[in-house]
Amino acid sequence: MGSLTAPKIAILGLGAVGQMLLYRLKATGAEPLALPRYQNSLPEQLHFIDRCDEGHEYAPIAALPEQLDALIVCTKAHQVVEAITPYWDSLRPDCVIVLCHNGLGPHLELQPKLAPNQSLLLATTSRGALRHDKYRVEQTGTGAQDIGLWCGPALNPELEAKLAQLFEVSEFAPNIEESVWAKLVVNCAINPLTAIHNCRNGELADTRYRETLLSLVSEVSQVAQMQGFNLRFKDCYARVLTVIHLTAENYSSMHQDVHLKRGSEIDAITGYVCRMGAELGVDTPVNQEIWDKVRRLERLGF
Ligand SMILES: NC(=O)C1=CN([C@@H]2O[C@H](COP(=O)(O)OP(=O)(O)OC[C@H]3O[C@@H](n4cnc5c(N)ncnc54)[C@H](OP(=O)(O)O)[C@@H]3O)[C@@H](O)[C@H]2O)C=CC1
Ligand SMILES: CC(C)(CO)C(=O)C(=O)O
Repeated sequence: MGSLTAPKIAILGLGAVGQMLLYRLKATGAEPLALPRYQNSLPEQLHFIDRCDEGHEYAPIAALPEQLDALIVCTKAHQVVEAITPYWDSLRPDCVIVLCHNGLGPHLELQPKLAPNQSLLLATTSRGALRHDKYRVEQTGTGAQDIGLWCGPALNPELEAKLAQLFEVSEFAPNIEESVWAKLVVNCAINPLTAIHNCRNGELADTRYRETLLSLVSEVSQVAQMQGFNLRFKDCYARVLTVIHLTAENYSSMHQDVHLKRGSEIDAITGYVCRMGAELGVDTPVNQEIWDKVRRLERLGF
């Protein structure tokens, strides 16, 4: 990347989060570059509604994969590999890949495919984004965001600064995998229970869910600690209760996915923790039971 040219960053996966980030790219003065799902499938106009209820119309620009310095993938976890595959051979071998989804797993699938000097970053967002229409997205909530290097060489300072600006963080997270696990604990506790009990997040504050929540959080924090992440049970449980309280009126993304009969991210959330637990010798019986229940729900519906 020449130091006189601004980094070229594109979004793949133009859903709720992808469109929110694409608008943010534009707001930071960068080109709103996107990779289309199918050839010539980018819309002429996108509509973004910000936190002040103000609407913004803008035109996305089709990116040329071979010119990109960074590609941010904003699909659901189980869609990442399929989405990036058609572009993989056209990307430059030093094009930075940023995965921005709930759950974990695709990073391990992509790692062996990376070129020797290619960096893989993870990012999280807790900002709510709602898709009113295919190309009309509203930012519905504020929340923490994080981005950091997971593997590969450090980024050049200009690109790192631009990505930090895009995710509105002062600097890259020093241990992004730990930050992702902190979010994973919350998703393991809230998402499947709201899908199984067909309820809003806030209902989980009822005492009848306490024991299950405690068990879920305890198992996930043990798997996290076994990997050396500093995620104490007490802090994790407190974070889960805070999110239940702050997002009381929300239907979780998993509730919506199961309800609308779309594939949910259960395999990348609860499933990932159970698989890691099995590898590390940590029992996760309650998460395993919950994983089975959600998979059954996906097949049979409510
Ligand atoms: N929405 C939110 O408030 C939040 C979401 N998240 C997480 O962010 C991630 C993205 O969520 P969200 O934006 O809501 O999900 P969406 O389903 O709205 O967006 C996913 C996008 O990926 C596209 N896509 C799927 N497969 C492919 C493919 N093969 N090639 C190209 N594009 C593809 C979909 O296309 P199409 O439009 O054609 O279906 C869709 O536009 C998830 O992990 C979610 O859990 C995290 C925090 C908040
Ligand atoms: C934080 C929470 C649980 C908010 O609903 C979420 O991330 C989701 O629904 O996926």
